[in-house]
Amino acid sequence: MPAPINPFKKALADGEIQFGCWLGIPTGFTTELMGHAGFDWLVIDGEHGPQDYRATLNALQVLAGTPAHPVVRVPVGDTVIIKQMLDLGAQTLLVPMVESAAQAEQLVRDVTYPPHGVRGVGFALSRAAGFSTIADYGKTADAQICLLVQVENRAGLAALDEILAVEGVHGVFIGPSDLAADMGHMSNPEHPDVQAAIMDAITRIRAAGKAPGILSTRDPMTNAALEAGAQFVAVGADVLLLGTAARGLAAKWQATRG
Ligand SMILES: O=C(O)C(=O)C[C@H](O)[C@@H](O)CO
Repeated sequence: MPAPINPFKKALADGEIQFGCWLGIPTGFTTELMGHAGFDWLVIDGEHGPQDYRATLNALQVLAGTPAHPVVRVPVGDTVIIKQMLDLGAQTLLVPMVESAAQAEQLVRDVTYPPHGVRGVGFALSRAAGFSTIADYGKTADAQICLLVQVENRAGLAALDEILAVEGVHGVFIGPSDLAADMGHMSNPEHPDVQAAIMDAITRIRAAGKAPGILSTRDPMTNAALEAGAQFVAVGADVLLLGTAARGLAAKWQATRG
């Protein structure tokens, strides 16, 4: 019995567009709700969200019963953290702050079993291998791992062509917030210079045969990214959805008090 097929990786390889959403709320209840909302993929955000090891396990467990594909964003591209997340059952990883081909090459090794990589072999105990029910996991897991790296500063953009040349990187996500900040436009990812850099990067990523990704909560930027060739497109975040709706509702009725 082989490792489960990664439908998200296949969809990207087939050139399909996948719409996603960020998950910052570390509860299985809200994660399951989002899993049935209609998104193709959901980011379990362990970088800026309080999605720690156990919250990520819970998220993977509840999302297994939904149509949404879990994408685990690790806090940093660390060999040990990546090993742990893969053993939990993550098949798609999003790694922030990638700035060089050397970094990307190490990440490929981190998600690959020996002899071609350094992923620790412990699947006998792991959820990823169905607690030893997937007999051929060790021999078949690598092919189902989808490695997505984030390029989100000027150094990363300068190294983009070299990063794109790294075999085993399946997609490149452009981080608008961090890139805007690094370009001197904090909190203004829609600055024309930032937009130009983002759209150029998306075009180059697609031309290189990799999947471009973005997060955008504003339609003009989302549509521009799709036009440029973006494939995995996050269009919101649970925290923003809940917070915006809650604040709006409270303000509406508070206003009636005069
Ligand atoms: O730089 C970015 O933008 C991202 O990487 C996405 C953010 O981290 C996400 O948390 C929304 O702010």
